[in-house]
Amino acid sequence: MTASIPLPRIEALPPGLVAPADFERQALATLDPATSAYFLGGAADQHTLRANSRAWSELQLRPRVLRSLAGGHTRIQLSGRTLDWPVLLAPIAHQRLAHPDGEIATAHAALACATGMVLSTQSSVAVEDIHAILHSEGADNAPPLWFQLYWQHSRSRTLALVRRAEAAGCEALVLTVDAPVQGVRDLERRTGFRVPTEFSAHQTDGLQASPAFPHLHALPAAPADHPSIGLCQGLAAQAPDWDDVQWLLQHTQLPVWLKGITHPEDAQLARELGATGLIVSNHGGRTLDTLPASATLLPAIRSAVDPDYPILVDGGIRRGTDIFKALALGANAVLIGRPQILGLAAAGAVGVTSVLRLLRDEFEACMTLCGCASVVDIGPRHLFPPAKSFLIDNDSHL
Ligand SMILES: Cc1cc2nc3c(=O)[nH]c(=O)nc-3n(C[C@H](O)[C@H](O)[C@H](O)COP(=O)(O)O)c2cc1C
Ligand SMILES: CC(C)CC(=O)C(=O)O
Repeated sequence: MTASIPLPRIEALPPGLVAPADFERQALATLDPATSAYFLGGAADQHTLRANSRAWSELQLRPRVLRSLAGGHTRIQLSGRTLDWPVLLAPIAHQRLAHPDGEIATAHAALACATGMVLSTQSSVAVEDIHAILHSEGADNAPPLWFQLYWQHSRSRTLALVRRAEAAGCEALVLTVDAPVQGVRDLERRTGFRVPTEFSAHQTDGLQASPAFPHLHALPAAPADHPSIGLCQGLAAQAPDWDDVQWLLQHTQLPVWLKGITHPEDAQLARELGATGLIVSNHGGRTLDTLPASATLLPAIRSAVDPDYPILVDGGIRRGTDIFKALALGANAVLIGRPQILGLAAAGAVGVTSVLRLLRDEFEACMTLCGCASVVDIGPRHLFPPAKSFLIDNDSHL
């Protein structure tokens, strides 16, 4: 690690934090209301935000007993890489707002828990520093670092960002496709949330990009005789389209994932264009309210593409059992969003590490109790009723 990257503070974990809900109570007590609104809130009436976690909890498990569990492990293969367990940290912007150590703390937790990290374009720590932290125990132990890419309104600006991520050693790009503008964030508006100027994103500083993805309420007021002029003739025209995805695929050697796929036909387009894989996501209920929960969307998307096409999912995953259910519904791995912020706000690097350990312990307990020695054993048959829409032949005997 370079001398200039400070080590994260080692804080005592407040007592009694044994489940994500405990961390949420602690985070709410730690963060001011406007910052809580930003990190924990969703779009508009927050129907999708609530639906996400509810949908996982309402799926029921169907264990098998007396299976041999010898030699069990949680490793998976993803995009040519072995991951220690099927979880990555989702990109979350501006983490220094939640804790002074921000993404430095999160990266140390990722390293401690052998968990892949997807760094946001809008991170408050530079991508080069995060790479150095993840590699501070040698390349063999480094969890993968992926770079979440927000389109920078033009191909040249976007390419500059891609080259920076490549040079920093990122192993994949995650192009977020579901947020050409931010959602309607009523809670942020009520509490007066604004990203302080000192938290401007490190990755885009040198690019002089136009402000990325302004809040809807920051747009100029529309003239009464032309209500669409602010959004549809301005920002929307700069949003990426499928041609831009194709262009991106032609201009980088890195694997490219598309994040924010909710429609099976978009999943097929991603596959046909050659995207490495996709992330079923409604952006944690932060962009368009009243989208279905990720757990509801996942089966149809799994059915729409080849069984071996990599699919990740995020949104509302709060328990080890939720991770298991996502894999049973056909995901290869999951991303964890807000829980990392709950840990960060509660106790910095120690807090994020605790949240990840907790989720991993719960996931391993769930695998064991369902009779699965390894992740490939997890299937739709482990849900009650079994997820029939994409049952494959070798599941049918169970
Ligand atoms: C505060 C916050 C900031 C986020 N920032 C980004 C971002 O910069 N890029 C992105 O693609 N997604 C971003 N997301 C969405 C997450 O990557 C992820 O899709 C979502 O949080 C998953 O839902 P969960 O929080 O319920 O786990 C953000 C989410 C939150 C809560
Ligand atoms: C900077 C923002 C666009 C980050 C984001 O994706 C979010 O707040 O949901």
